[in-house]
Amino acid sequence: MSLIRHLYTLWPNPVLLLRLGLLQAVMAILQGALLGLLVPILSALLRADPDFAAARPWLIAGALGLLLYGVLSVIASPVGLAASGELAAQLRLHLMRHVSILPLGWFTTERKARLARAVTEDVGHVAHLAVVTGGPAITSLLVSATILVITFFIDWRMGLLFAAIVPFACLALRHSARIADESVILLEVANTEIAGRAIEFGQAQPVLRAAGLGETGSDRMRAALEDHRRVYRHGMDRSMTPDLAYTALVVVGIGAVVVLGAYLLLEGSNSVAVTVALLVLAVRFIEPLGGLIDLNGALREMDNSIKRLMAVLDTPALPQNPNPVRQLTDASIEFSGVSFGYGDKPALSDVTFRCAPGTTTALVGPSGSGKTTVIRLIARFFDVGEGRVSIGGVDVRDLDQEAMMDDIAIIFQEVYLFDDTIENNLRLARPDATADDLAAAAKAARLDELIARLPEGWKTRVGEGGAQLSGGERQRVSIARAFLKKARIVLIDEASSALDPENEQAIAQAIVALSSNAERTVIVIAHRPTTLAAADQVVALDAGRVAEFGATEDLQHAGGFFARLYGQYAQARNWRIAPSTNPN
Ligand SMILES: Nc1ncnc2c1ncn2[C@@H]1O[C@H](COP(=O)(O)OP(=O)(O)OP(=O)(O)O)[C@@H](O)[C@H]1O
Repeated sequence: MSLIRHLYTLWPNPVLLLRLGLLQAVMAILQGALLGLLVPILSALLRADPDFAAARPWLIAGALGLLLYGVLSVIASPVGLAASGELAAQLRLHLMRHVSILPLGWFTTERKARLARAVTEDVGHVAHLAVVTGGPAITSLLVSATILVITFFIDWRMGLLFAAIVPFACLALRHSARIADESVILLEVANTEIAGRAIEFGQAQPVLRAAGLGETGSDRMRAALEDHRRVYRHGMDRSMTPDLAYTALVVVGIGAVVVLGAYLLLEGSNSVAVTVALLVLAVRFIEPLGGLIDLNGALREMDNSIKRLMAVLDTPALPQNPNPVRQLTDASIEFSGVSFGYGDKPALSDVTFRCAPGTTTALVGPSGSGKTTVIRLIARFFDVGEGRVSIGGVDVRDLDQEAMMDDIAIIFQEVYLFDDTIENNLRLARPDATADDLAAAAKAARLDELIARLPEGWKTRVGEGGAQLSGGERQRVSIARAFLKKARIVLIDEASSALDPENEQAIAQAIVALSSNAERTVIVIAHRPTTLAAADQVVALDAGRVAEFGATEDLQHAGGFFARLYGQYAQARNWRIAPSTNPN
């Protein structure tokens, strides 16, 4: 039941499913009723002087019923297929809409993998199984229910016996469901393990090959494969074993029907015709149970897929102010007593600083000090635990999300590009940009030099995720997007790793160019002295707290936390540059 309820809540427009369910229900009731016709037909025909006239109306009704059943069966198949496709499309749209309002902080690598699985495998499973498994499951239940009611009308004693079989049938079903559950769970665990090992196997290829294990793989991979094989065999063995509970039910159930039927016949309550009809009904009453047991595994799988989909759909979006502020008055950014943690783990404690509109602020601090978290809180990837983050004097929780993101550009260290042309990747920032706008943005981000070198220029495709470009080149595309978007606030996570000299210089200049615009407020997680030098002020973080905050020059000369850190950055940079300038 909960499965059916979940199915209906899952689809934003369940009419299709309802129509399909109704069609299946009508067919099942028709099937039961057609079997019920056996009683008057056999009663009229199975006698010493068969009465064809009495049988005729029932035979005609039976023929019409069969014709209707045939027509409904022909309709049901394409309706089912169309419904499956439509349901999958609806559900995917529903999922994507929901995901698009989830906080950006939700998108961890693990959750992205879960989302990919939900959108592809789980949606396909549920839509397909809702039709392929749901239909027969409804039919099986309703055929038995219809036969039970009809039997009561034919002979109440036999009706009672059929009813007495029901609880045992439920027990047999529960038993087989448990077995199916166990196999599905075991296989699921083995599948997850093998998927994880396969990814690891791919990532570890250089190491494995260096160790001469490229083909055979690691011990862990081999163990996972062996485990998967064993679990799979075990599951198959279990499902192949004749289900004793069902067999016992068939033997005892049909046996009891035969005994009672014979007794009622000999006692003179029922004719031979009625007894034969009751036996046929008994077989059709118990048979669907076997079908349901066969469907159990598929129903369990569907249930698991539904649970995974519900887990995504139940993830709450960040609360929205019903009357949000839609226009930023200015591009100032302010943290007032902000504390935030990932779960129980504090990441920022009582952080307070202000960036005036048009200024550039460098965020510095050791790894794990909370720099990225500051950027995430400004773009409302998460909501703060305490205090407030405001843009233009308005708490980000009261700002219209779309309007806010229109004014913010974020340049991450790892830039994702779509498998499209450079031009279209840039246009994402401003779809109506003219060729001149594009050229200006590319020039400012020093992307023009790269485009000039590419064989198809602006029309060059960048490959999946931008794989045809280097990390530094992708970051230049991202910077060009920020220029094109004319965002008043730019948040940058400068690459911390070494880049080749060309990209290094181009990106440094582009960041300085972004900062030099008096209209733009820039916050940059700075790793390079040039970027630090371009900043008006510095927020130095240490273990989630503001260790120092002030004008860059002042802090540089103050000889405190930032001055020491600055020295380390400069040293690290020299150390990185040294090998490339070393003639040896
Ligand atoms: N998604 C997350 N889930 C749980 N903890 C996180 C998450 N992101 C960051 N943290 C933790 O929060 C703290 C601050 O991390 P943050 O990434 O903001 O630091 P950072 O200064 O940017 O570090 P780095 O320079 O290494 O990128 C760290 O202890 C980190 O382990």
